[in-house]
Amino acid sequence: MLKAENIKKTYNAGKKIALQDFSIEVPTASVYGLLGPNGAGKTSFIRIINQITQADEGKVWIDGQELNPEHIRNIGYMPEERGLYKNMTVGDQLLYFGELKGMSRQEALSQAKFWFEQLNIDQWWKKKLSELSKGMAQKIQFVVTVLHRPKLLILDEPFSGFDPVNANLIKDQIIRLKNEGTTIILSTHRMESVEEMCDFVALINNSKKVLDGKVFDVREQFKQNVFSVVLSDVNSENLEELTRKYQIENIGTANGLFNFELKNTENQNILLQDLLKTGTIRTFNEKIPSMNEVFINAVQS
Ligand SMILES: Nc1ncnc2c1ncn2[C@@H]1O[C@H](COP(=O)(O)OP(=O)(O)OP(=O)(O)O)[C@@H](O)[C@H]1O
Repeated sequence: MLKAENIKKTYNAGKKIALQDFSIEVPTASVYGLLGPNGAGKTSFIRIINQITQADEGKVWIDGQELNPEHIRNIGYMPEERGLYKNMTVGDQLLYFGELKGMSRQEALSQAKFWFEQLNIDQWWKKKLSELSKGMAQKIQFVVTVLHRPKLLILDEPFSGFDPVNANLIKDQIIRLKNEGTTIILSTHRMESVEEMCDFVALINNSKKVLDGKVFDVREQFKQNVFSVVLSDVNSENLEELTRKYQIENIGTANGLFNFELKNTENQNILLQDLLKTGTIRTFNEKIPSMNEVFINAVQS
């Protein structure tokens, strides 16, 4: 749905490079995580898509068409710095932003009504923004972003400020929108949200893409041949031998079970034979690194 090719973005007359040689492809109806440490270049890219700023080099296409002002109507952008009017009522605000995105008043009203029901906020229509808490205002910002039914939704830290119940409510709505065909770019530092929601990710570090792909494939790439094992009926002599042969860590015992992590240096069948000699295998799993571990690894290497 969105394709970016060889994007370069600099500031300060070319002295500060924010993005270089940055290319990604975001499939239709997917959640695409844009990850990277502070200052990596994520917001610069998002601002290019939103046409708030321009790339120095490279191109962006949406549905095969080079990015142009017409696309703005089909994009919903929720920036990290939320931008609502404090003294306007929630209702007026929604109608105003809806009309800005080209909706008729009637359309904006009916969409707003739909979202107010979805998010259980029916009673807020006449409240001023200044009367709402941070999380409540955040819900309104979300409705403003999705009101015009954008085909491309760009969410920058959408869960900050939400309690866990409301975070889940918004998460469910994002997934529902994806299932209905919306393409979503999610920029976040919360790796557990990435694991739960993203189909694909790209990780930017120091202005360059350092990895991208399906979340599971990316996690697989970083696995280190570490297995998590639980044994019972352990033979202590053979356990000593196992300890000599393999690097074993995080050992624990409980209820007659012996659990540990083991770095495999053999092929898997030999490892299994060695474990069978040591005890009864209760569980045996290869450890797939979390996105948090992938992030730290990729950024520090
Ligand atoms: N308007 C600007 N003028 C000069 N430098 C800028 C400007 N905007 C961003 N930068 C610089 O470009 C780099 C990338 O910034 P960007 O905001 O894209 O990072 P980010 O990945 O979104 O970071 P964060 O996770 O902290 O939001 C940073 O070094 C930043 O200081």
